Amino acid sequence: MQKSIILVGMPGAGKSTLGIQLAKKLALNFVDTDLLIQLQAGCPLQHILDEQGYQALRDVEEKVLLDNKFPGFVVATGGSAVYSEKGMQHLKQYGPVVFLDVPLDELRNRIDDYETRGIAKRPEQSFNELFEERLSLYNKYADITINCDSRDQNSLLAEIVRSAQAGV
Ligand SMILES: Nc1ncnc2c1ncn2[C@@H]1O[C@H](COP(=O)(O)OP(=O)(O)O)[C@@H](O)[C@H]1O
Ligand SMILES: O=C(O)C1=C[C@@H](OP(=O)(O)O)[C@@H](O)[C@H](O)C1
Ligand SMILES: [Mg+2]
Repeated sequence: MQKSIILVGMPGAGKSTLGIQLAKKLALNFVDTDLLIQLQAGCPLQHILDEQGYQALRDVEEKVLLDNKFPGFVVATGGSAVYSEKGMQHLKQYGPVVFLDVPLDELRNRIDDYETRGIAKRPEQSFNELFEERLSLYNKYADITINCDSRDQNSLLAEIVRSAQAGV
């Protein structure tokens, strides 16, 4: 089976942006699981949140992760994929999980659509609290952690390729 690379991290970490570049570099297929969720639900992510709440979004995300096969892909997951133990174990069989570790301040700079971006969080939960809660989950599933602090995209891509190929 052709190996894959699974990207995890906070919203704004660069999973979607770097994922497609990585796929081009490694001649792999690319999938953004957010798009699979939207196709499955027939509406944008924020719509699911507004109509049914954050748990419904996490549920459809788990279903999409489990219903699909990902051989030979760079997979850009959504930031909430790590809430599904089963989903993450399913993804892990295809290749290393790479955590894009971006500092909180940098994430804040990148995200200006916090309220409409479709983040699967409890309504009262602040972005800081979400960051704290998520960090342990990303670390739990990560085979490789990329420190993305003040790094340009080319050097990040090179490090991901190097680490994934070394099987670290
Ligand atoms: N390495 C990076 N350096 C600076 N900005 C970045 C980097 N990676 C992504 N971005 C920017 O951050 C925003 C969120 O990126 P995105 O790929 O959608 O993140 P994710 O899929 O992890 O939520 C985009 O505007 C993107 O251009
Ligand atoms: O972190 C989150 O709770 C989410 C992030 C979104 O993806 P990005 O991480 O690509 O922004 C999206 O998948 C999902 O609806 C929820
Ligand atoms: Mg994304």
